[in-house]
Amino acid sequence: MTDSTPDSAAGSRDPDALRRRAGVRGDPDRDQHFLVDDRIIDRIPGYLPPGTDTAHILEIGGGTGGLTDRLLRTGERVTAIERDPSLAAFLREEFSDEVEAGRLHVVEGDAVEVDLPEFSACVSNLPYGVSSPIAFRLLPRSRPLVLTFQREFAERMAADPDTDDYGRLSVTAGHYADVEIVEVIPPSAFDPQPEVESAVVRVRPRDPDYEVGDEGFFFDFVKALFTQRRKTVRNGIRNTAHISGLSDPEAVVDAVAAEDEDLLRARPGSLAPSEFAALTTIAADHGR
Ligand SMILES: C[S@@+](CC[C@H](N)C(=O)[O-])C[C@H]1O[C@@H](n2cnc3c(N)ncnc32)[C@H](O)[C@@H]1O
Repeated sequence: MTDSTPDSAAGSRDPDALRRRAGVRGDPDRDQHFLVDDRIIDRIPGYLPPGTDTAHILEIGGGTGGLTDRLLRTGERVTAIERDPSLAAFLREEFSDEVEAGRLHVVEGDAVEVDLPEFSACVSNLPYGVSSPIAFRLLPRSRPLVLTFQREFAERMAADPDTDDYGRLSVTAGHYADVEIVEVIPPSAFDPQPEVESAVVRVRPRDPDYEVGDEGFFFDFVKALFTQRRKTVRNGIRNTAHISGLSDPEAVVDAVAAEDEDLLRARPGSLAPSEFAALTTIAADHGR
């Protein structure tokens, strides 16, 4: 196999050849860890939920294009956002046929800041330093997502109540979607290798099975209570008004006591999202 004929029998581009052609080593300080295990790259688009609309797939952090190549085989159109100008230029050149055909659009910019296009699904091996802000830009769009994160972040995102990993991230991500880990990736699948394991997460959007009037307040209230995760909800409400924005936390404690004393004795780590929602409704009615 030479650099000018880098394709596998199946026709997909070889990630090592892509990296050689791009002429980059990957800089961990710029969140550059390129996936070099073809079997994993081949599998990733297949984690999209069955029936996903693949008319326009968004990829954040195109890098040297290994995943971009597979996404172009999966979807009709791909937009790849890449912050590194030399990689954005490489992607445009490497995939010039697809760019010319209007199937690939490369956006050079910071995915935390650039306007995101309308997309039907997103598949990305995310830059880990900005996983959280990017995930919370994508989640409200209500589209299927297949995202690779640091494993620890993925576990916190997908965690259930009463587990060590359950927290603010689990409740806020779970507000938008069902989140599950579909594959753990070892550091050896990347070059340069990250220090920790990674995990691929499948996100299926759906409406929550509870109602919260004011989403912003719901998120602030959940954040506030998890800053006191070892305290009871009663003490959490009292101690975190500066975070939740409650003007009368004592009135909220009284109102919750009148409805469900058990909720006040619980710790945040054992409350289901629907219980946070119930607390939020009472708090909004009595303490703001
Ligand atoms: C973990 S690498 C993944 C590269 C490629 N998709 C792969 O799977 O091999 C993340 C990529 O995101 C780019 N990147 C880092 N920060 C970014 C940001 N804020 N916005 C857009 N791209 C970013 C890096 O230059 C790098 O190419």
